Amino acid sequence: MAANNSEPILDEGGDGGVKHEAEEAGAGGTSAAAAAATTTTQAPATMLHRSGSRPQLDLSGAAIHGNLEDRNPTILLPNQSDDISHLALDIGGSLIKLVYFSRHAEHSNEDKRKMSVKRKLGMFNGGRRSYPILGGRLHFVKFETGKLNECLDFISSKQLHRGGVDSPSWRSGAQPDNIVIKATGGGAFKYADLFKERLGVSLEKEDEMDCLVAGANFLLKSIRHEAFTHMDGQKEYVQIDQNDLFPFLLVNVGSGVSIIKVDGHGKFQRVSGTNVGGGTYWGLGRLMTKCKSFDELLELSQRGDNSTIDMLVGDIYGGLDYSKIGLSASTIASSFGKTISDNKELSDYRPEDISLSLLRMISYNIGQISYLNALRYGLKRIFFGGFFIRGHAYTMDTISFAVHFWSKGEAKAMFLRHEGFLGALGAFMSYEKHGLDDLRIHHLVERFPMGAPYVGGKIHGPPLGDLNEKISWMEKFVQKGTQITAPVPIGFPATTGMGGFERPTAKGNILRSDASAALNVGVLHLVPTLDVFPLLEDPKMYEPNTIDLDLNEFKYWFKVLSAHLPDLVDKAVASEGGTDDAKRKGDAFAHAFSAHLARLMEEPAAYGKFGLADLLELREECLREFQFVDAYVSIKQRENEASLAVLPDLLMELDSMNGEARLHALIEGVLAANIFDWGSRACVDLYHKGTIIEIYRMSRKKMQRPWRIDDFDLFKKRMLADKKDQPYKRALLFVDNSGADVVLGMIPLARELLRCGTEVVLVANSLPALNDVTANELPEIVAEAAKHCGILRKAAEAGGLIVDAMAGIRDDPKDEPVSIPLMVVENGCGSPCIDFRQVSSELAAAAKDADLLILEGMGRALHTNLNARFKCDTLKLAMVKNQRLAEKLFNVDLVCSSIGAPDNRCNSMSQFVCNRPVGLWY
Ligand SMILES: CC(C)(COP(=O)(O)O)[C@@H](O)C(=O)NCCC(=O)O
Ligand SMILES: [Mn+2]
Repeated sequence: MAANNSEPILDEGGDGGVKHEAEEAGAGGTSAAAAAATTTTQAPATMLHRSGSRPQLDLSGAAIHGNLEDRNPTILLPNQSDDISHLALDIGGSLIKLVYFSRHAEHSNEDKRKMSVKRKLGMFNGGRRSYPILGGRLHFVKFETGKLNECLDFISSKQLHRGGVDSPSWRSGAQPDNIVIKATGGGAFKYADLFKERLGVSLEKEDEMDCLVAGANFLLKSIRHEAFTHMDGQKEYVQIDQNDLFPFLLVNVGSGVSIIKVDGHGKFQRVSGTNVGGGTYWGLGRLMTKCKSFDELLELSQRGDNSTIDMLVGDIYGGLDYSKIGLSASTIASSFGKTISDNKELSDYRPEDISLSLLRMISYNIGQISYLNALRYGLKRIFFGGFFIRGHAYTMDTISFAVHFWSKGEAKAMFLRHEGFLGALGAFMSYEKHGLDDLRIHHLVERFPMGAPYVGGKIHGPPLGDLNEKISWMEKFVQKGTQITAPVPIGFPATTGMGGFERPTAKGNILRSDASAALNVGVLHLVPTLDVFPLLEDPKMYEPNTIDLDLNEFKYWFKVLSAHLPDLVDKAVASEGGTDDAKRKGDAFAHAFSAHLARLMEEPAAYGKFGLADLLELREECLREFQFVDAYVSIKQRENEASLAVLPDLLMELDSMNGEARLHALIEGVLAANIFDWGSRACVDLYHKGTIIEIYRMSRKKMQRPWRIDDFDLFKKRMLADKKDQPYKRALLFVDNSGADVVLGMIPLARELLRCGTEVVLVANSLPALNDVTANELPEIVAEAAKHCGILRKAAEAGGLIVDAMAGIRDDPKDEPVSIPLMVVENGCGSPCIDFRQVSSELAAAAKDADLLILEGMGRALHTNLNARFKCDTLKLAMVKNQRLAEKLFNVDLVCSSIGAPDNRCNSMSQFVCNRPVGLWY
């Protein structure tokens, strides 16, 4: 689908392959801007400066905001205008790249709840300014340089040059007179006057090479799986060890090529270059094929066969390989060599073949020169960027082949997802004290907003404002019938002519067109409150997803999620009162989410390394984007009430058992109650066949051991071995679904642990996801449950939970309990799964003294974390309610209607990973 720039196009979303009308100045030795001197601007004397380039702290009128007793209260600076200049530009010959920052909205209620938990955990340190960086979002946007006015309109309508429409300076109506914006690229010189005239801002020029390197360093340091290899059409994302990043070679392929040896932050040297680059391909290509644009030329190459033009080894050796020196018959012996003997005119050759020959000649040459430079400095890693690459499969494959071939597999060519934004990011980094330097991988979450699949590979047009505008854009889009279409298979040339491999192949043996193979770049959310879970055994080796979401796997999930969509939309619309407006939003959500699915079906790697956890989270994020706060709210309430009503009977039954029988019944109960999962088709079908309690009872009956993975005996040993001592000091219980799952499953288990003297931390989602219970909902549920149980009541009162639930969040930090037997903390997620590389700081703090983890539910214990190893004992409990997973993990077929066990082994699992040698424990 081609981007329609006459339509308003979203202000968020991605990048990837882009349409270029003309060449763009790279840093490749061709750009005068590369030598630009940096200028500094004098700021007015009333301001305190951290950087000469932007106005800094204006302390006039400062006042403490919030609780005066806080150790680090937030200080409000009403006249502070340091929100401005969170924008940087890279203005090239064909494209303008923008990187801008927008703040997260603040939720004061939620902050209060968090403060209360932080106090309990002894980690309270005040408001947001205690973090080195502000939470917010980094947006990546492109415009054609030829449509500079659109770009200026975009900046102006969003007031980006003044910190955005939500910034204090904009709201106060103040007119800062010395706004300075960092910019790099030739256009920073060429268009400086226009920026001054239209926006009243001065462009401060930053050196292109500095920016490129700073941008690349930031990406490689802070973004997980930013780099990828591309061999034989297969992308493979690479995790670079941050401690082993330098030195590397950065090859920027613009009009010309710059080869830069990077030794550290701000430490680099341009060691070489070549004048045969993107400009050469486009220039020669234009002369020889009459193509009107770079992309048209590139597109032609997709259908080319270079063996009609290039002289191959086989042409010289009568169809044979020259195997003695490792050259296959299809290796290019001489680019364009065949044309010398053919007695033909230019017009006798197919433009497609010419384009491919040119592309191969230039890409191969760049790969080879880069490798020689890597060899010269003993470097193994070469990162390629610049406008010439733009996610084009043939280009990347050819460069990779050259590097691989000449280095005999020793050196690796790698490409960067954000490669189009290196310069703009670098310019953004050049603002001092923006805080980006302090960011670590776990602080960044990339999200793909609704526009990503539509404009993800395209250039952005004018911005969209509020949700209504987004929806009307979506409606217009759908009306036009311009649905995302599946990629059209494209024929590949008979030979690549490069030797080593005959045909570069992409997924499905097809090298995709530029647009569909291009990678989408999302919005980077900077969340300084996220932490790595401290109990991960080896964070570097940790991979949350249990099964790779490859094309086959994705096809399965595509069907499952598409089938689930109508029901989800109904629930979402009902949760917002079923109004016409809600219906409209529901419709738009369905289209947006379907578009994401279609995009990923087209190119599973389009959003980077994407696992099932990301896919399930994408659905939740998409709902939130259309303002569906909690689609399952009424179902959750109904099920909570029904379950709380039968809880006293269950507790009585449990109390009548001996310790061993009770523990068995408790674990069985958790597994049985995990059936209440509104994300599973099979379960939802079941709900029409009985009441909650009937289903719960039926489920319990089917729970007989042995379970699919059954480590119960080991867990029992741990729990019952020494009745005098507490078996565990602190247990973190990662709860899953609302209703029976938490009330009849996890709360009774928590109660048992409390009975043993174990501190219990209930860990729940920060944001709703399907029918999962959230950290905000849990105190009230626990308080209700505590009405029927002394153990729970005592613990909940001591932990302040009952106070929290009944009287709102406590503000008074003084009467803090010394030991907190029962707490609720949020996990930092809004997904049915959990990625332990990025959890809330409260959870990380609560984990410090924990020696038992209990993960419950498919999302947290099966789809993710089944193979995760932790530093302490871990119990993973889940009912397997998903056909695919049952097949993949246990090689069994689920009889979905009964969630039964066709071969008499129950489809539940209780995995106990014990991290202390048994001998030492006793
Ligand atoms: C989304 C879920 C992981 C939630 O499961 P839970 O963690 O609640 O046990 C699960 O419902 C699921 O895998 N659903 C896939 C759709 C289906 O099986 O129909
Ligand atoms: Mn769930």
